Amino acid sequence: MPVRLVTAASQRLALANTFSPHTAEFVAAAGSVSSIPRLAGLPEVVVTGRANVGKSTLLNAVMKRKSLVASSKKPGRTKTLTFFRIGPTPGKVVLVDAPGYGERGRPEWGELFNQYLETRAELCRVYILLNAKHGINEADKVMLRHLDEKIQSGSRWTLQAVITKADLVPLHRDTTISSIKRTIFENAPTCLPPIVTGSLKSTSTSVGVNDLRMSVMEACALALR
Ligand SMILES: Nc1nc2c(ncn2[C@@H]2O[C@H](COP(=O)(O)OP(=O)(O)OP(=O)(O)O)[C@@H](O)[C@H]2O)c(=O)[nH]1
Ligand SMILES: [Mg+2]
Repeated sequence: MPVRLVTAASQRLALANTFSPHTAEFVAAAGSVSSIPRLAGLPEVVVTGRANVGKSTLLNAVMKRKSLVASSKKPGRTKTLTFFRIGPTPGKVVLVDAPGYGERGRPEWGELFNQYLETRAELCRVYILLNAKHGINEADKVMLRHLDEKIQSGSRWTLQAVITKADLVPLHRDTTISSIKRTIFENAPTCLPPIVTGSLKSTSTSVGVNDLRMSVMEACALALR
């Protein structure tokens, strides 16, 4: 069989194995740095973004689970760093949900997130989620610049943006997304190309979730193990 086909088939298998709903499990919720779990050095990724941007919903979609991660219509639902382990041994990966920042965030959540970024040796990538409908506000710009500065000064992890709720901007979708991308790169030139997601309430209509799964595999260097 040609090498390209073998590669594509192994990638599909690795994706299906890693993101199986049967292996996804809740590990711990940490409200302080001292309660962050030690997870034997498993590669880890974290989501951040304004409250209500869709962080928890996206993690459920990525793990092919409906409600493993608690989500809500009301902003401020996630109040801890919440750790989930996915995939079969030895290819396990850790996904981390985080409280939101901005108007509906709390200073102590911001401090916890920052301390986590500074200390977590296993962290491979930070995903910053930005709402397609609401666009990028000052709090987002501050966070983008903050993360970019950390990368420029030598962080262990990389940064990628995820534009969420693209289904809510059906008109002018392309111009809206192009404008958000421009603002992302103006504030965080080190940011990897944004992934666009939307319609996550239904698996049959959702977009961008597989792109995020592939990105997690690549970030954790699991692509073709
Ligand atoms: N239309 C649409 N709604 C979405 C999408 N993703 C999430 N939502 C909705 O957005 C709301 C907030 O989702 P959450 O996942 O709880 O958001 P969060 O960022 O985790 O919020 P906090 O934990 O409060 O910071 C929920 O009502 C979700 O159903 C999407 O792709 N499209
Ligand atoms: Mg949440």
